[in-house]
Amino acid sequence: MLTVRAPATSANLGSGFDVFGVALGTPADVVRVKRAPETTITITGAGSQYIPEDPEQNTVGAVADALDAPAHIKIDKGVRPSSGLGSSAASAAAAAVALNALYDRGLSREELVPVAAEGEALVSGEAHADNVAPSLLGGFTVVTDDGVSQVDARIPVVACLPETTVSTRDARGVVPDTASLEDVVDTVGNAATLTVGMTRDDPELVGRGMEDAIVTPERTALIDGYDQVRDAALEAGATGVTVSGAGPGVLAVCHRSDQRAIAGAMVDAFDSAGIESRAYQTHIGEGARLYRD
Ligand SMILES: Nc1ncnc2c1ncn2[C@@H]1O[C@H](COP(=O)(O)OP(=O)(O)OP(=O)(O)O)[C@@H](O)[C@H]1O
Ligand SMILES: N[C@@H](CCO)C(=O)O
Repeated sequence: MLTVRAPATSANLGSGFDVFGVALGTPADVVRVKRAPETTITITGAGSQYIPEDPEQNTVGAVADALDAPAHIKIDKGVRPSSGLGSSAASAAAAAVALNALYDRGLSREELVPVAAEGEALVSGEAHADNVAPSLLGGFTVVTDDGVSQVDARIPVVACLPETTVSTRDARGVVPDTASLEDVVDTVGNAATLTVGMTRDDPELVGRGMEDAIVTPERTALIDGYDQVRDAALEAGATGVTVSGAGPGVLAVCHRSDQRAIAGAMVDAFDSAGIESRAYQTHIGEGARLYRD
């Protein structure tokens, strides 16, 4: 039996749609695997009642298929599905690391990125790797058609999850097909600023670089209370605020000393909009970790 803990992630960071991602210290999924003639899946934990145990419909089933590694797979969900914290990706990343070790496939973490992304193709229709890459590698990741770059950033964040859901498939449906050159130029500038900020562990640069006028405004319209939550977080000291992944989670970047006040302000603002929420006070953290029982 092998056990892997794989972290929640926040994709896009505003200016890096389908490219940027970060691993979070908490929450995380824990996946246990044992060799078997056929893949079976059991699920417990956060939102488990909404997740199919059929291997044909679960991201870990797609990973087991891709690695030709059938197993009894137990998933303990720490990352609630459809919340914007890469729930489906955390399970897929954990399964990729666990099954790679269980069957001695010898693939590196980088080589496991496209394998785990097969799970994302199953649930969202596209094999975007911006959640599985940070869950596998940790830190800040940049995913392109040519591969993955990674920086061991460590910056405080608050991830606030309302008790509502947005499916990634639906949120991809509102992404515009075109953008003006002016918006593209602004977004490239912001993405570059954010990347410099990650290399320097600088919350000011990262926060400023999260601004995006192309995809984010379309998505915030799907999140009740977003504008109030963003304003409240900025007022409490956040250096930048954006939609986490496809939403409805909201990610704030900050200095450590402001984290508690920002978490409280975001939960209060959702509450004023009549929506319960939970805030994780965490930081950009490490990737999936393997334990041999
Ligand atoms: N192992 C799994 N864990 C979580 N969700 C899964 C899993 N396998 C399949 N799913 C399905 O994937 C969907 C959730 O994925 P979705 O991409 O919408 O959310 P997310 O991964 O939490 O968010 P995001 O990608 O925006 O951060 C749900 O329909 C769920 O049933
Ligand atoms: N880049 C993806 C991440 C969510 O899974 C999106 O925003 O649709």
